Amino acid sequence: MRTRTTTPALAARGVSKSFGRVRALAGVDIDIPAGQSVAIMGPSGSGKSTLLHCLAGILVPDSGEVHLGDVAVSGLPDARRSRLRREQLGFVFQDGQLLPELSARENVALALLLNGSSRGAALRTAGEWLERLGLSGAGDRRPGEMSGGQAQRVAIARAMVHSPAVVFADEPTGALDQATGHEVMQILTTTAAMAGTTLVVVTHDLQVAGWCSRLVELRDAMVHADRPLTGEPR
Ligand SMILES: Nc1ncnc2c1ncn2[C@@H]1O[C@H](COP(=O)(O)OP(=O)(O)OP(=O)(O)O)[C@@H](O)[C@H]1O
Repeated sequence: MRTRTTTPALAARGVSKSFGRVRALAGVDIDIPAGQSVAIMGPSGSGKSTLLHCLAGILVPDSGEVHLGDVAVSGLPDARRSRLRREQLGFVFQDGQLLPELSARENVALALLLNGSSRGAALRTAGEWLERLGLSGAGDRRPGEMSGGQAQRVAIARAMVHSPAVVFADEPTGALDQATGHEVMQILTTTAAMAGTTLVVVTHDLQVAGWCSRLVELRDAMVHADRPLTGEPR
């Protein structure tokens, strides 16, 4: 695994985004140093998902800029943003979003295949990641044959396997019981920390946020509070 020394990994500068007459983000500024884990919280509708999508280059802000390292992501054409997402970003969603017809190993390998790896090398590296995340015996199983916690560990392996600069996790524990959710957050935060990967987690749960080292609270489309956390769950 590689360690990064350059900063900042990710920055939003004056990011605003509206959907029709709804102002989802109204001038958000965030600077995230490389390797930091940040939880984004806030009431429903406060703009968390919109911010995550703008930071990840899925949505383009109406005004303001998003920078990934020294690249102004928000100014790139669609195809360049897609490529940047594929090569430099990883995603973990609430329900895993693994492909049901592929094995765990194939699901993880896909991220490497899409970036040009050979099938053999991709499957080998995928197997190593599954082993690292305690799933060495589950590589041939399909997502439907695994528990929710196991499937999220596969999703974490898939998000990390191509050594992305940033991993975005949108309610990664939302479909899990509390104990499994904690286990998944522990794995996600320690794996990201070991790889030097920046982590952005959207959550409704303060205990989940407690695994991160910083908490950004949104309210009414703006940053309401921004404070360090200990990086240990409460
Ligand atoms: N594609 C869209 N079309 C129209 N309105 C949207 C769209 N996406 C988000 N919104 C609106 O923008 C505001 C912010 O939504 P967003 O999903 O970012 O909030 P959130 O904090 O993630 O909410 P939740 O916690 O409920 O997921 C809300 O009023 C929402 O209804």
